[in-house]
Amino acid sequence: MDIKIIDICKSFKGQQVLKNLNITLSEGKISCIMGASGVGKTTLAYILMGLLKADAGQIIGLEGKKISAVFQEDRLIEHWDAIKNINLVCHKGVSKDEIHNNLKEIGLTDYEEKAVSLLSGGMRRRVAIVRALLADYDLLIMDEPFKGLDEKLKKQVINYLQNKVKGKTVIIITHDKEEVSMLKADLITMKK
Ligand SMILES: Nc1ncnc2c1ncn2[C@@H]1O[C@H](COP(=O)(O)OP(=O)(O)OP(=O)(O)O)[C@@H](O)[C@H]1O
Repeated sequence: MDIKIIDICKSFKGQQVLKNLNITLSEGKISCIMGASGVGKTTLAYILMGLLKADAGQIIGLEGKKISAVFQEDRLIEHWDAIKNINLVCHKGVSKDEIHNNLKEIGLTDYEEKAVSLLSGGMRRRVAIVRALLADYDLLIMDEPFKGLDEKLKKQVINYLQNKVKGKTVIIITHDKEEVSMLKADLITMKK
């Protein structure tokens, strides 16, 4: 079932951020959401995740859907290593070998037995991405997931993502049109 965002409104202390927003997100496809800074992309992501409540409007098609997320921040447990961070949210039946293999697939090495606080920004981002993808989910929401990755790594991570999310509904917030075409995603542009 597609996700239908209907007439969603959201204000913060009298400042209206979302005004009668209407968007349809196709089931089983990748949709990229673009729009100027401050237009309310993250606010919409939080409403979809149930972390913020809309002031008005409705969302159809989320019922019973399990959501996995890559937030704008990595949100890792800093003193834990990558495997332990990922293992915490993995769906049952994912072995440590499988986690290692996933990390290897996106070029992550030299992370073992190190607190994630000691890893580079691009390494941490990839840990957050693998964590989201190995969780049990129907809907994946990613807020600027490729931030901090160089061009080569970005391509590698996008290939990995495309293979992993086949048939799932994915929402990716981005500022980069090239990412949209690499992902062969539907493009949704949010305007003030
Ligand atoms: N919890 C909050 N309290 C008050 N204002 C907020 C809150 N969250 C967001 N805002 C405001 O809502 C507006 C939209 O923010 P949001 O983060 O959703 O934008 P965005 O489109 O994701 O921007 P960016 O591309 O820069 O990440 C901004 O003006 C922001 O200051």
